[in-house]
Amino acid sequence: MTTETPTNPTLVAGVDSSTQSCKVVVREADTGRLVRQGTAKHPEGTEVPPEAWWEALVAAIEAAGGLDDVAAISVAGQQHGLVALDSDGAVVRDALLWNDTRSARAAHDLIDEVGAAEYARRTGSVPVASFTATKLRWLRDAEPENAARVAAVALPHDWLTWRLLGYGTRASSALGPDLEALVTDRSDASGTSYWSPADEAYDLDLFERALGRAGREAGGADRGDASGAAPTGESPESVTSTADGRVVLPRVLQAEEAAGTTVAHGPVPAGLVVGAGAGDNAGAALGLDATVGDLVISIGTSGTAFAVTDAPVTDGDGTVAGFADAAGGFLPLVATLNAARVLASIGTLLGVDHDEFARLALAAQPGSGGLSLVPYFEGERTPDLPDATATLSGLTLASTTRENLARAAIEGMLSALADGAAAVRDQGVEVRRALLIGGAALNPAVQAVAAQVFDVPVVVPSPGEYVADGAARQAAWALSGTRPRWGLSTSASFDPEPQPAISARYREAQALGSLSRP
Ligand SMILES: Nc1ncnc2c1ncn2[C@@H]1O[C@H](COP(=O)(O)OP(=O)(O)O)[C@@H](O)[C@H]1O
Ligand SMILES: O=C(CO)[C@@H](O)[C@H](O)COP(=O)(O)O
Repeated sequence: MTTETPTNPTLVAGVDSSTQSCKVVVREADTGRLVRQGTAKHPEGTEVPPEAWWEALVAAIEAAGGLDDVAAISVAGQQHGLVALDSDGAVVRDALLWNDTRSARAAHDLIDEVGAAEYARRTGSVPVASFTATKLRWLRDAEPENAARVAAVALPHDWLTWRLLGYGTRASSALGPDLEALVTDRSDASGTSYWSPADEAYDLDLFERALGRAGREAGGADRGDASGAAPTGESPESVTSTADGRVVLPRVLQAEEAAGTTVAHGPVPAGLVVGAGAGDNAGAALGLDATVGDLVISIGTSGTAFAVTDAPVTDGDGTVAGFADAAGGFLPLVATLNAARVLASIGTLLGVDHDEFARLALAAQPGSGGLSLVPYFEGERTPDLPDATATLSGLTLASTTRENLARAAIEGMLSALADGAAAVRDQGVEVRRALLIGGAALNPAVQAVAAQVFDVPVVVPSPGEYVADGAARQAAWALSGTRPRWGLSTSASFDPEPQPAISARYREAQALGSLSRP
């Protein structure tokens, strides 16, 4: 018997609106077959006008051949960023991204007031400058006029989901500024520091402590106005949702719940089912079909080490963030601020492309001849050193070669992630293999060194956009009510080849760097 591909298979789209770019994949809902894809760049910087994400999404949709034949879409996106909206649905100021460290002081203030252990107990995590609550506190203290205008607070993926549905500013959208239609999902909500993964509920006391204004969940029974919330394809009268003065927080959807259906606007056709969306790391876990025993190492703008678990994880020390995942479980995660861009920066210094960078690094010996790079180019989040700078040590006439420098960059970046992986394990999380994803995972030298710093087999999934794929899986799930199981193909795997010299040198270099910090 032969199996024939249906002539008009149902298609779903997934979006990864990440720090550096927007990626769109279109896949068959039943099989997961990749049909087409597109990407567009995001602006540089840690403070970005959200409209730039919308423009990149439109460009990436067009590059992916449009959505006219697509039945459902979901957006996964960079976590934590603060998108503050006024009562007209316009952004109050440019969004502050997860890697903007200006709220480091605010994070310490909040911890002093609430207590680290109490934050971990109530939200699963101890806030650092990345988390949304600290950006709200910074806004309250540094820009009180802007803080007073805030009518709703969304995350990057929430805002894009809302715009896809047709909401937004009067000038540019179909439905007007209905803040009650804002939705998020449990994975991204868990990165705010005012939502509890264990209780599946906002902690409104912590929200109010951060912004100095009371909040409430959108569309709830106690909303401040009287209009309906779900989009129907018809344009309702605009509502501002601020009748009671409380700040609207997106309604938190479960993984398989739909946010609504679209009205026609721009490249978006009418009647497209829009899924809940997710934080990008939770999206990747879904895209990989990660299960208990998998440790995902993602090397994009951020470096992350995370696992999926059935029970919430709470690390009172704050090293591991106890996030929720996008499939009803949990996602203990460690994030670093310095990952793929460390390699890009050293590659630029050496005047080489990715391929030549890999060739240089592979020509050096483990331990980089004694050269060590502690890569805190943008400060660091784990460990919590927002003002730190990078340290290059072990320079001698013999060790100072292009090969050693390329390898030291990879060893330093991966050593920081190996520390993160160890912290996840210290929470009792079982790890049987590491799955290497993200832009820099394509690099053969990164893959080879990964086998020397992680003490479990390293598996490299086939090159792909796993965050966008997770969003596409979620869209298919929202459409059919069943979680798709599309499988995972891999392109390489490495047995562990421990090289203790790498971590020993890294420790020494970290200690040297801390001596030079005030
Ligand atoms: N072969 C490679 N070697 C090293 N870095 C790479 C390679 N290919 C892409 N990158 C880097 O990966 C990054 C983009 O990865 P990605 O996972 O898309 O990041 P993000 O999701 O944060 O936008 C860029 O910084 C780029 O320089
Ligand atoms: O802050 C975190 C995780 O807590 C980052 O992982 C961001 O979600 C950004 O992701 P990338 O753009 O690097 O994929």
